[in-house]
Amino acid sequence: MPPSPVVTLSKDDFDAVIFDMDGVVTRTAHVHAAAWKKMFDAFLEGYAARTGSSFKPFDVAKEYTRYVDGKPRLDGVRDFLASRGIELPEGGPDDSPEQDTVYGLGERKNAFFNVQLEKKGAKRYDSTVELIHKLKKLGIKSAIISASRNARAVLKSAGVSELFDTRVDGLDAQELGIAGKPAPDVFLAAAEKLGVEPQRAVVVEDAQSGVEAGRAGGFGLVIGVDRADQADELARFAHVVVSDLAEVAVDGVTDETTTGELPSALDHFNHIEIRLKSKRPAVFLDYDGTLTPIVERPEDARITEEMRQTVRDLAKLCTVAIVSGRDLQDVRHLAGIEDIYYAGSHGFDIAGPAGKKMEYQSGTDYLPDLDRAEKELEKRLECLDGVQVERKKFAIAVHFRRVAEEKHLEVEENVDQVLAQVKRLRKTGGKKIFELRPDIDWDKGKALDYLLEKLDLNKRDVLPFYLGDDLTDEDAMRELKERGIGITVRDDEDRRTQAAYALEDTCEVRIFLQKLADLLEERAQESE
Ligand SMILES: O=P(O)(O)OC[C@H]1O[C@H](O[C@H]2O[C@H](CO)[C@@H](O)[C@H](O)[C@H]2O)[C@H](O)[C@@H](O)[C@@H]1O
Repeated sequence: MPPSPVVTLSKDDFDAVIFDMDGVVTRTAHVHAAAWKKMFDAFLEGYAARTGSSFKPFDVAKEYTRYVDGKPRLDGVRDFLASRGIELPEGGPDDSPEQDTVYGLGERKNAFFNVQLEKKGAKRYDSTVELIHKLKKLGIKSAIISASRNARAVLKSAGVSELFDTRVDGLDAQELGIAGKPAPDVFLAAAEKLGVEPQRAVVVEDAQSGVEAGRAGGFGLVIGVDRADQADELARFAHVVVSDLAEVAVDGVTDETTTGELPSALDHFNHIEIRLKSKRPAVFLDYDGTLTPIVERPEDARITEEMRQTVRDLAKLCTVAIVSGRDLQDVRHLAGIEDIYYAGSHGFDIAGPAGKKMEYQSGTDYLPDLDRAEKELEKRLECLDGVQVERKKFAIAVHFRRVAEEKHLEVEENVDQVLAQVKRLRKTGGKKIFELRPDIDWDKGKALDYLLEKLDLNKRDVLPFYLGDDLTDEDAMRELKERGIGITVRDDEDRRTQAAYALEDTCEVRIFLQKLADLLEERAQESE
């Protein structure tokens, strides 16, 4: 469930939102903090030895947020040194990182930061990216600002360079000769570049100096994002403080997008690669419409040898499971891939490699209801041309793909009547299909969650993927919204989805899986 909104942005009130970068859009605050600490500690230790004073290390929790965070690099050096009563020569832009001058210490911090950025890569806050997409839908512009002169490299590393209408970073500020935060100049420069009045713009900031700058600039709304347990300090200047931008709603835009609007998982594979940088994937695959094209008759949905081999290759490199609406035995037989996990009957029936049964949400109590419904459906629907009743262990599918269009309603009425007779089942839909399954709160999403737990994959260093094409796959996409990547396989119908990316067809699914396998293979070779 998304958190309840703390604030709602509306087109009536605002024309633009200006986002600070570090800590709001990108997760680099900790990389900066670590680089500052490494630099200051080395300097302070040497300074203590030279002056005979005692060495007191840089306190990230207190001193980073108070003196350094959000400010231009040199101001950070100056303000911190002043807080300790240390005076250093100013130096100049040509100073080397080894020199104990304000410029030299700034260069040293920068060198540490770049090493870390190269090593770890910047990450982005998905909730912020989602908010920007929602603002775009409403025609509200966005800008990114940063005091950092490395901002362009950070944005690129996090895969968000193209997201904003404009940018004012440390290099721009230098060129424009404008002051850093807490002066409002960078925000005002961004508003001017966007062509909006400050009163009609929102500032989003996680640094104390940043909310102060937003307020000083006369911006219509200043949102403080509390990432460092400093809500009270931020609230001194911010109109509102949130803990994450998932708490900011956009008037008239829901959380869901449609399948047609989604970016391609292949075109954006570099973004996915970035998210996988320090994680390993676990891949969950739907069968019909994802691994095989949709065909007239369910029994003809055969996986190609090429697809089978790709899934096998991937399964050698990471955990792979097929999560299907089909009967467990049926989907295992059709897929014909050993050594992977299978969840059949929409997750009611789960088995590990070599058919090893796993615990699952039991539908066994409902078997008599399903038997009864099956008989009733067969009896009622036998005269309707083209209907196919497919019994799975824990569900019954009524296919009407081959039924004349004008008879579809009659099929549904019969299914509804059977449902009325056998009360402990519920009806769900899919592609030219009605299904009856046990009326239990269990679906592909719950099965996915269960598998993640059971296989010890519910961890920070695991990035789960779910690929599916149908409505029933949306339960799994929803489950991964905050902790993984949902990829929908498009068809002719544009419908709402919880997925983050799309693929056009099963051919693209195979290419995507192959790319993933290649990436993992490369990584494995690199680490040898
Ligand atoms: O979760 P899935 O693996 O995608 O299974 C969903 C249903 O797939 C099958 O039906 C669908 O595919 C058939 C073959 O392409 C097609 O003829 C039918 O119209 C589709 O609905 C399967 O037969 C069902 O049991 C699954 O529930």
